[in-house]
Amino acid sequence: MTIREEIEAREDLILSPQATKSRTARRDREEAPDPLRTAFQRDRDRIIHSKCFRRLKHKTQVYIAPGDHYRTRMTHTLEVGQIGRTVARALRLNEDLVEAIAMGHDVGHTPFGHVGEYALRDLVGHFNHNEQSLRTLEVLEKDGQGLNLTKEVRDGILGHTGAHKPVTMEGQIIRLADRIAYLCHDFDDAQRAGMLSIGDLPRSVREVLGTTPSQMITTMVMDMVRESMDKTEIFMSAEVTDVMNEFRRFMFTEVYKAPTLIPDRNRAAHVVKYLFLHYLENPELLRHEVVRQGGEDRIISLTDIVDYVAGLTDQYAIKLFKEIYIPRIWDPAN
Ligand SMILES: Nc1nc2c(ncn2[C@H]2C[C@H](O)[C@@H](COP(=O)(O)OP(=O)(O)OP(=O)(O)O)O2)c(=O)[nH]1
Repeated sequence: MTIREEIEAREDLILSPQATKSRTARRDREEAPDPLRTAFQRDRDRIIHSKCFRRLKHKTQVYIAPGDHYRTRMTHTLEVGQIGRTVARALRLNEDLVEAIAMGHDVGHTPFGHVGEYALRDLVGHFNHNEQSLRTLEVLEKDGQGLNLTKEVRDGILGHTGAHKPVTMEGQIIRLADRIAYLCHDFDDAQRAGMLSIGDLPRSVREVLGTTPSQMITTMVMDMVRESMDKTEIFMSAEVTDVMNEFRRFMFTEVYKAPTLIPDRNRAAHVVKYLFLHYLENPELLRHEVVRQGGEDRIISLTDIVDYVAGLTDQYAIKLFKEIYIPRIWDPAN
């Protein structure tokens, strides 16, 4: 018996009947199993070692180019993983699956987060970061070979937001853990930025969730665990769900769509649109990317341009913008 088989046998003993067992996981392209790690551990490791995962460090969560104590997409991802694992362990669900989904869920975010997502959507009509996360991992990574992840991990990544609800309990945990994480950490960052203080929170949020990010996470996590115990789906109580929705509406008005952040958001959208249009006019500039993906002679498509621009980090997008834009408007010889 291999160590992996022992771990799989342990899952049968320890995990709840509702848990997704790694033994049943399937990949589109069959692969020999690993001697040490289960399929979900392996997926998590593949994601952590991927290039798109490393780029999360340089992608905006809310604030563009903030100080070192503000969240980035990377720290957000780690916080979602932590919250998700706590819930999964409490409910005896598969922590490795939860962690793999968490690590991959946001790798498709554009530079400047949602601002870049909306800019690309304006230009091409359809663009969602959850679909791009899946595409990045399954099609673009490893020079176009993709990571060949299990269908359970792919389902959780696609379903972490939007219309598709994940089929596994573990995927459903991430859908809520993502929201819990970003609301609490963005409130924390908003206090750090001097945009908000505790007294600004709606009274119901203070009364039901608490007043510190730590209390808020605890309340929502405890509620999720309590409501989902011995169930076949992940739930939160009606009361906590209502207050969480109120907290979310508050964060949208006071932070995400706050007038003070609009100039930065407009500049960021301009950079993304400018780069996209530049590559649309000069697609051959992306030949090296397409060659790396194994497409030597193929025509460079709109999708190639979207993939390239979506994959940029904030800083790299700004660098490209300066390299392209400044020579156009300023000739030092004159
Ligand atoms: N939705 C949204 N989020 C924004 C915007 N600007 C900044 N953010 C930040 C707030 C959160 O930290 C984060 C929410 O985006 P995520 O991709 O983490 O969550 P997602 O849209 O998947 O979650 P959701 O289903 O909307 O709760 O992005 C914005 O204009 N819209």
